[in-house]
Parts: sequence; structure tokens; C-alpha cells
Amino acid sequence: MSDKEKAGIAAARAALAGVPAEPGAPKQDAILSATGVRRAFGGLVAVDVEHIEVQRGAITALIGPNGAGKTTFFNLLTGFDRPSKGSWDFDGHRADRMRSYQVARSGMVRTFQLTKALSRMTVLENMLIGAADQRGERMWAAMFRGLWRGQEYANAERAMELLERFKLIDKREHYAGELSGGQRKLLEMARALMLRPKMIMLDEPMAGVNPALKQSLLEHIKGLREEGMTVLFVEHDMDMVHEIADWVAVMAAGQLITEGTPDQISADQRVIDAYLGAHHDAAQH
Ligand SMILES: Nc1ncnc2c1ncn2[C@@H]1O[C@H](COP(=O)(O)OP(=O)(O)OP(=O)(O)O)[C@@H](O)[C@H]1O
Repeated sequence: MSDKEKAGIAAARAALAGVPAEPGAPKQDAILSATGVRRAFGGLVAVDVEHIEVQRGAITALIGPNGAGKTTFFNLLTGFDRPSKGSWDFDGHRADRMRSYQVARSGMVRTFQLTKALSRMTVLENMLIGAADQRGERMWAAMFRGLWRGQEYANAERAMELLERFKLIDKREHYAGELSGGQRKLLEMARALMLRPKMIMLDEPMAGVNPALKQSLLEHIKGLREEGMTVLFVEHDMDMVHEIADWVAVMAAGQLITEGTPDQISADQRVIDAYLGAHHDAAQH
């Protein structure tokens, strides 16, 4: 483990050291703070989170059995769905009324459970599309060709740097559809970084990834914390949660049932009950 990595972990863990292991616990420096977030689909309440704070610069795992509401909560926070009620601040700004592209631009960027890589476009084109919601996509940019071009070159340079870092550089002219599941996950993470986010939200980054690439993905995620980024990820694989999470939040039936360090969470009877109670298949997921 490098010194930089050790320092990153130490800072994140120190910030969380005094935080009580209970739902909604206040954090020393919360980058995200949400209150009263509820989303119902007809009679089904998918999300009903009273309060949650996410510590800046830490890696937080969001776990819970299938159908607990984790993806729906991600969708709400990132503007891909609208809550029935609730409000939240991201990095000091009210974010619950923002559209998804505004959320991304404010520094909260997510990936999806099923990657959204466009299979009939090349890896490099996928990267450039990831940045497109900055200047290029806006109408006015077309009127200032020079500006737009400048942005494009900067984007291409950033894209190449990231492809190098994620070991996808040799694939840049390949169609994304030719990549393996794991490589697609890497591409999705690289693409999210085009926007230089403050917080990155990963929805099941390890699903469908072979063991060899898993380790590499883990290292990339740890690397994000070293750079000062905040990471919030949904994951079923408890080994992975143990290996990289500084903090764990647990959802069940739409609610945040508890929070704590990975060790505290594994020993928590409510968590054991939530997993074993409703969905026996969750452990194999
Ligand atoms: N668009 C929708 N319309 C109706 N019901 C929905 C919709 N999206 C989610 N749900 C329901 O909301 C509940 C929470 O689903 P969600 O996908 O958020 O759970 P999850 O914790 O992410 O599950 P998993 O771990 O399986 O991905 C589920 O009962 C699901 O069927």
C-alpha cells in the first residue's frame, strides 16, 4: 500500500471515527445531506429515507437486499427520477430540483448497473460523449466554433489520459460492444471521470466483472479516494465492501436501517435479519 493510499484511508477513517453507528448519523463534513426522501410507485414505497449524510473524501457503501430501494435512491439523488417528497444538498447547494445534467455538472456523477456504453460507437467516442453535456451540447456553443473546438481538444486529451489510466487505450478505436463486461465497467467509470466529479456514485461496479479485472477496479476506486473524491457505491459483494469501504449504509424495504463501519455492520443483527429475512437469494447475487 502506498503512503498516499494510507494517508487517504487515514483521513477518511479519522473523519468517521466518532460517528455513531445509527441511521442518519451526522458527519463531520458531509458532501451530501438528504432529508425526508420518499418515492412511491403506486402503493409501493420504494424509498423512504428520513435522513442521510455522506462524508466527504470517504468511500461509503450502500448495501441492502434486492428491492431495498438502492437504485431508486441513486436515481433520485442524480436527477434521473423525481421524489414524491424530500430535499437534499450537494456540496453546499440545494440539488433536489436539478435535472440530471445539472447534477452531473455540479459534481455528482454516477454509473449504472447495466452500463450505458453505446456499443456501436468506439471507446473514444463514448468518452467524448461523456463530456458532451458541458459546453458542446449547448446551443450557443455552435455559434462560437472556436470555443467549442477548444473544448473538444481539451476533452480528447482528458479522454486519452483516462483511457491510459484505465488500460483501455489500445481499445480506443474498438466498438464498445466488443469489450468484455469488466472492460465496459472500466469504460463507464472512466467516462464518469471526464466531468471531474467531486463525488462518484457507482451502481454495482463489480457485477459481471471477472476476478482478474475485479482487483483492478478495486484499485481504481481506492485511487479516487486518494485524489480526494468521495465515492458512494451500491454493492452486494461483502468482501468488496470490507476491502474498500470506510463506511456502510444499509437499506431495507426503502428505509435506511443502520450505518457504521464494515465491522460494525457485519455484526449487526438488523442487517443479518434484513438479508436473511426477505430475500434468501441476496447472498448469492
Ligand atoms: N419504475 C418503477 N416502477 C415501479 N416499481 C419500481 C420502479 N423502480 C423500482 N421499483 C420498485 O421499487 C423497489 C426498489 O427497487 P430498487 O431497484 O431501487 O431496489 P434495489 O435495492 O436497487 O434492488 P437491487 O439490489 O435488486 O438492484 C422494488 O420493489 C422495485 O420493484
